[in-house]
Amino acid sequence: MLRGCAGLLRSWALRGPKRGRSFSSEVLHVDHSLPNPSWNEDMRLLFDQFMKKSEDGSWKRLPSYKCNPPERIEDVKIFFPDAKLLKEQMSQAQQFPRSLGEGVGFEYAMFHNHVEDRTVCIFQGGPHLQGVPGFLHGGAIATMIDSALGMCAILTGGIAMTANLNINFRRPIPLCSVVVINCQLDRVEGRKLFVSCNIRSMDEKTLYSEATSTFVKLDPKKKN
Ligand SMILES: CCCCCCCCCCCCCCCC(=O)SCCNC(=O)CCNC(=O)[C@H](O)C(C)(C)COP(=O)(O)OP(=O)(O)OC[C@H]1O[C@@H](n2cnc3c(N)ncnc32)[C@H](O)[C@@H]1OP(=O)(O)O
Repeated sequence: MLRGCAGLLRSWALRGPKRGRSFSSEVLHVDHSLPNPSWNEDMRLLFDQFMKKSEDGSWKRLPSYKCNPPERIEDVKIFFPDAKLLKEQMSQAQQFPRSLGEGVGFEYAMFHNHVEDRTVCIFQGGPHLQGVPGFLHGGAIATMIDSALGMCAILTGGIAMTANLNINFRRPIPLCSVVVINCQLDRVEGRKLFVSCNIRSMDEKTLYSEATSTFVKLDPKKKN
């Protein structure tokens, strides 16, 4: 069952949702993990490097959308039958890291290596993510870490949620700079997926943050 879910999620994550029928769903299904004018030179350079690595199929770029397609919402209902997934609310719901305007918030693209169970996220944190003046807010960093580790866990194990997340913030990340989040699946124990990551500068010389996390695969029998 969970393997099946992992397969479905993987195909959705790698190919994207079925094309929307209306104009508004077309807009919501714009793939935001492609370069846009707000991306700086470093971000484009890294993106091109990973696209090159993807040519032999070892790495795959993960498309990224503001909204989950209806089939994902149906998947979630299996685990949360009582959740208020009302049509009205869901039409306004957006993935948190994609909810800010172009260039001011989270600009990122993720690539996944299925053989090595690794996910890399290239991330440019915009001016609306400021914490201490000139630097990224710790909560914004945690958001990107959770998102990148989440993709790493979910693409390997199927639908799972963050149960635990430990972050060491080693150096402040300058606002509007580009960093690389390197995630890997460390081990699987039953329903638990242990993942970890580090955030480094483009030249890999600066270690900004390290994190470990446990994701727990949802159990459809539990009906949360
Ligand atoms: C829904 C997905 C849609 C997919 C669509 C795709 C969209 C693409 C998304 C991209 C990526 C997004 C990534 C963001 C991901 C979030 O942000 S998730 C939001 C934050 N997390 C939450 O809200 C989770 C809240 N917690 C819970 O719901 C429940 O505690 C959990 C995590 C589901 C676990 O509950 P449970 O299934 O009842 O687990 P339980 O039977 O108690 O324990 C199972 C095992 O896990 C261990 N465990 C449980 N809790 C913990 C803990 N806190 N620490 C360590 N171990 C623990 C237990 O000890 C146990 O171990 P064993 O005894 O088997 O050795």
